Amino acid sequence: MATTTRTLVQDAVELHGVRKVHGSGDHAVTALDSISVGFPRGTFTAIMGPSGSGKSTLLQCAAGLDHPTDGRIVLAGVDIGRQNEKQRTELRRKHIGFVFQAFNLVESLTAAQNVELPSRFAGRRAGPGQIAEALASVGLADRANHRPSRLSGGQQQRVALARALVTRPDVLFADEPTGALDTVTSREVLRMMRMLVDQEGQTTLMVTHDPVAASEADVVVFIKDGRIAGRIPLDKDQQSNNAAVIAAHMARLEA
Ligand SMILES: Nc1ncnc2c1ncn2[C@@H]1O[C@H](COP(=O)(O)OP(=O)(O)OP(=O)(O)O)[C@@H](O)[C@H]1O
Repeated sequence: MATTTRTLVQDAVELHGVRKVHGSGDHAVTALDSISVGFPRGTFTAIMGPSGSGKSTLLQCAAGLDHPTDGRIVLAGVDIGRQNEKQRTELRRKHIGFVFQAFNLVESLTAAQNVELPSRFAGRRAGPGQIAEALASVGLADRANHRPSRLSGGQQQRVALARALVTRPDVLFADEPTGALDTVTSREVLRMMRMLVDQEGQTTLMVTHDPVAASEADVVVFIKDGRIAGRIPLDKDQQSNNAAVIAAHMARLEA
């Protein structure tokens, strides 16, 4: 009999009994301890948990950037454990976008050239129309020819978002995307991510320490000691209260 549940089968990303052990012997650390969770298409999920709880490891494994020790990961309907390295690279290029805390933009290139870069590596160079569309989708249509040094931190992270989205990935993974930004520019980036979910149906998984950032999501999944430690669906009408509810849950996990 199949062990997968019906709810997991149609999700954009599914983790089935995923375990990840970093290192070996006396230095072995279990970062993920038999996690099963699904992330539905077109939804925005925030992943939170105490420091060292396994959030980044979960994101890296779900995106196919790291290999689980045990368990199965299904990304865009493909069981990535059954793929060879070449197929996996191709799957990542086609189906995922990643943004990090550091914007990782190339200083000597314009915003448009930075957005074009990943598609060049993928051998499917994005055309001017696609690049303009990606920049427009993050509200930067008029900044295409600016170099990163002439953009604010929030604008630079939005260029990084456009770069992650130019290949129209099934899933956008974001690891602390607002970690290097002040409150105002964080909000600017988060609103943009929210809009991409609402208007484009962009499935998004975001790791964050910030309850206010997490309150933009549809649901918050909590992790502690490599295990799922709660799930809070968020009511958009209660936005101002959501951050407080999330912070209270985090405080209980950290106690
Ligand atoms: N490459 C690695 N080698 C050994 N241990 C690792 C490695 N990467 C992560 N770990 C360990 O795995 C556990 C989970 O780490 P992870 O970075 O996933 O947690 P996190 O919740 O993202 O932490 P933080 O919030 O502090 O960034 C931690 O105990 C960490 O020290």
